[in-house]
Amino acid sequence: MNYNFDEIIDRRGTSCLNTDGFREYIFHADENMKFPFADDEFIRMWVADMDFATPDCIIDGIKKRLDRRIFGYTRIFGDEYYNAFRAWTEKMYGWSFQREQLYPSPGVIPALYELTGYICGPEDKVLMMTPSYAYFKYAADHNDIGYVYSDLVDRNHNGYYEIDFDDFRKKAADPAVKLFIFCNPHNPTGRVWTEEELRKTAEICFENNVMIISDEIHCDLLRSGLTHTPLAKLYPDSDQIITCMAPSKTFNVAGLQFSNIIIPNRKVQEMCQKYHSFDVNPLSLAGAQAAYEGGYDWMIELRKYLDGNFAYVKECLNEHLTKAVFRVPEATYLGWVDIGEYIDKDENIPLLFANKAGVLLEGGNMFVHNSDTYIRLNVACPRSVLKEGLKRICSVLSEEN
Ligand SMILES: Cc1ncc(COP(=O)(O)O)c(C/N=C2\CONC2=O)c1O
Repeated sequence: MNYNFDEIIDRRGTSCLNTDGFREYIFHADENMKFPFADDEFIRMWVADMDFATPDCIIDGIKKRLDRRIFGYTRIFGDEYYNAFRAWTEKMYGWSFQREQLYPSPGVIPALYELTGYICGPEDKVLMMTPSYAYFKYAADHNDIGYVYSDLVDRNHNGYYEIDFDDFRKKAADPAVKLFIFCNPHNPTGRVWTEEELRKTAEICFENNVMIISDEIHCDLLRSGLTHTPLAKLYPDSDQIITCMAPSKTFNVAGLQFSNIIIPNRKVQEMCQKYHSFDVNPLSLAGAQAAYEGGYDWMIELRKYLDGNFAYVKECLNEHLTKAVFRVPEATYLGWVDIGEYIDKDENIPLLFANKAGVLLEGGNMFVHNSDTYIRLNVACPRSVLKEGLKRICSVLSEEN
């Protein structure tokens, strides 16, 4: 079946962060912040949701629940949802988990905030790899505890990031480090960690009694032909690995606020029993179940479309921004580009592109550390929009030099 990923859908008037929240999120400004472009003239390549219609199977699943016409308090009762999600992880990853280990969360970020509080004490620290999705740091901030980062390294400066295991081992050995939030696959570098990298990372944490939250929210959106390995799959008897997955990135339903947290650790389970909210939105539950039961073919077609978008990015930068460093990411729909040869190190990158190109993107110091001269491009948009965004970006950087 063909899905129309080229369709441009008007998101204005839907109160979405992507169109209405950029002033506050990127620029920490209010609605009075002005730009040389009208809001609907911007090409939006920033927040990680997609400008593609959610698959019909999900919409139909939600409509079916709407037809029941009562939306009272709802939790995950019975095994219907568990069976749908477990069938997905078995089909996709050859991995499953016990029913009692599955906890719903309104989002992976709320889960990170909550779990960090359960696992860390006031004198403890959270470890992360940088550049990092900033909300990993915010999970520490939210709990008023410190954080430590280990910079990933792009040894050949070709866009292929690796873990600096000597540095990671040193950071994990800090007695205050009790939790490592692992981004697997990695946002923003796009790495899909190999089994060897996964095992080396996990065993350093095990040796230092560091609990691992493996944030695998991007695990379904790999380049065609690549395979994700859930970290917990490698350690079926370990209770030191909490796994976070969700339909939100895969099927563009982040607004449904529905995520899967798999917790094998008895102590953390007990904390959840005491403090966690198990209530879910009935429409979100219906949508998530429909996604896992019927969304596979759409996801495969989405992967192919994103492959094509990234091929275009590579071709465009090779031709027009020859000094930029970009490698097609192994996962996510987020391109990570070093434009250091075109800008000053202290440039406010998002402001430059908003004012000069009419493009909304994230970059610079928005990724905790190790990201100063980089931009992150969300390419999950119709190709015509991607082409216009890249044309504007290239023209601004060419003019600057
Ligand atoms: C690694 C990672 N974890 C968690 C989340 C959010 O989970 P949620 O609370 O929505 O379930 C994101 C979304 N990443 C975004 C969202 O906008 N820009 C980003 O890079 C993410 O990239």
